[in-house]
Amino acid sequence: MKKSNGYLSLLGKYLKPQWRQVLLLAILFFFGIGLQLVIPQILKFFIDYAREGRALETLLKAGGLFMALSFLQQLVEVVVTYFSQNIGWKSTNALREDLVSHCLGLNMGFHKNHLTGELIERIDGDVTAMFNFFSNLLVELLSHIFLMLGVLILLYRENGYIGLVMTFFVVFAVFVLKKLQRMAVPRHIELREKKTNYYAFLGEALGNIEDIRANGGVVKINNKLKGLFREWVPANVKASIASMSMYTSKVFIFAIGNALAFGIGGILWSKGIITVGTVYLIFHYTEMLSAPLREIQRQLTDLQKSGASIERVENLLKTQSAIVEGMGSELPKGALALEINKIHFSYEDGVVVVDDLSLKLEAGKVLGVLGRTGSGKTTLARLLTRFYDISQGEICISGHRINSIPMKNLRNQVAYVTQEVQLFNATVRDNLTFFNTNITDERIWNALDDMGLKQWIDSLPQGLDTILASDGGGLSAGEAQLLAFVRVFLKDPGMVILDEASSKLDPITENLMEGAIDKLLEGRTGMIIAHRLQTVERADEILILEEGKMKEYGDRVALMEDEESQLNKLLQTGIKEVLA
Ligand SMILES: Nc1ncnc2c1ncn2[C@@H]1O[C@H](COP(=O)(O)OP(=O)(O)OP(=O)(O)O)[C@@H](O)[C@H]1O
Repeated sequence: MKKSNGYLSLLGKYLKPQWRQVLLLAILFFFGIGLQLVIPQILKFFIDYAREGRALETLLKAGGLFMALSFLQQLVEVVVTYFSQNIGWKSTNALREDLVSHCLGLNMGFHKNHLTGELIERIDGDVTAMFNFFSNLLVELLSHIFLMLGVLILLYRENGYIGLVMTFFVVFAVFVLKKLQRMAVPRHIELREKKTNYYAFLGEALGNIEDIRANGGVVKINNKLKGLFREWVPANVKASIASMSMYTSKVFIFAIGNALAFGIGGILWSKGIITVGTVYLIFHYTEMLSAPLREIQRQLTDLQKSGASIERVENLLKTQSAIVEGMGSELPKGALALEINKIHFSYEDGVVVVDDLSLKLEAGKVLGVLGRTGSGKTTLARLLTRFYDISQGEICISGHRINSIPMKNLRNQVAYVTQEVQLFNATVRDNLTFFNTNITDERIWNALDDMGLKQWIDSLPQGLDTILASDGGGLSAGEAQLLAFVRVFLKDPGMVILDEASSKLDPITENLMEGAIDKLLEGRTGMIIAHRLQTVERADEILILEEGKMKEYGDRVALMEDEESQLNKLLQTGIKEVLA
């Protein structure tokens, strides 16, 4: 009951916007059924009239009507296909869109625990498996039940005895088909699971191809894929055998139906109880019974098969982000002050990554963050953008507690440029605007000009139209960051967090970077995870982290002048040697 409520609410949600088309589809379905029931009656009339040697004109009229209605029936089928495809595509695409935005909104912890390939299977594979469910399942199921009842009623009308026999036949067929379905469906569900596992792992492997090759993992990955494929093959064989047995059993059952129709029709005709036309009618209607029986069974099988997909999709939609939406007021425009008060954070229970950290940064100031690898610098950046929530303490931005700020506003006002910028396999323009077509080229060029990057973009083969590969395609990590700076600049946030590329920059990129960072930080608060001396020198304050704890924190100039300071020692040893 609970399950079917879930199915119905899903159907309701995605079919409601198209209710006119659904209604039209239902009307067409029932009209089609009416035609299917009427057409054999014309043939019966035709046969009996012909045998009785009645007027040719009447027979011609009956023949003409038969042809016209048969043509109309085919036409209705075409229109029904058009509408059901339309409804199916529209609803599944809307569901895909919802799933994508839902997944993108889920916290990083969720994404860490779910393979990309698995999510793709959910968003595409499972939703595709639900196509029939949305396109016409309910309407088709109901209309075929009505068709079956209609045929039985008409058979009773012709002869009570034949009606009764055929009713028993239908009950027997439903019983057998149900048994077969119970046997076949679990095999199909198992097959889908094996497929999902295979594609989930394949997606992961293709996504990490560089690391896999660099670490000599190709053979191991291939072996794992072969293992998954080996599980897939027997599942496929079992599902195919089940489908085949269902098919042959159905042919056998319907042969029994035909034999019954012929047998009873023949007996009744030889006793003079019914006409030849009626024998034809009985045979034709019995043939017609097989179609709704087959269709009802196909739809129920499909429902059962897509049931697993529906449940998985429902569960995904029900998954709540561990990061709760902020319900307070939005951040003001302009540079934002930052206050961190005794914060703690762990990715996993018991492993403290940020430990009792406090600091204060005035609006418009720049904080340089230093620390060895694994000291918690990136984690701090993630906490300031709420990719994760702190477990204790308080982070306030411009006086607002971070978890009270509406998420969209926070992400717009606090921009984060990661060390490894993700680029799309798209034009430079789309990479800069995140496919937002409302941002004009003029605005982009102005931003590029402001940041001193106009010439650089001009020097790319097709300027803004240059297609980039998703792995950066020829751009260095530093150049990819330059693009990310423009993305941020176009957003105009009040605080910029920058995790500098740790790889060595060539002098030209380094120059461009310096100019662009200057422009980016103008009138904004900055936090830069520093890997270069120039960056340290542009900071007003310095925070040195060690194993998630504050090792040193204070005014940069004062720390540089203090010979005993960590910063001083660090700079003497050489920032690259210590922090790279
Ligand atoms: N998603 C994660 N899940 C679990 N542990 C993580 C995760 N990300 C980082 N860590 C762990 O948290 C600690 C701090 O990592 P973090 O990336 O913040 O350090 P970092 O100072 O930025 O290092 P780097 O300079 O190498 O980027 C490390 O021990 C790291 O292994």
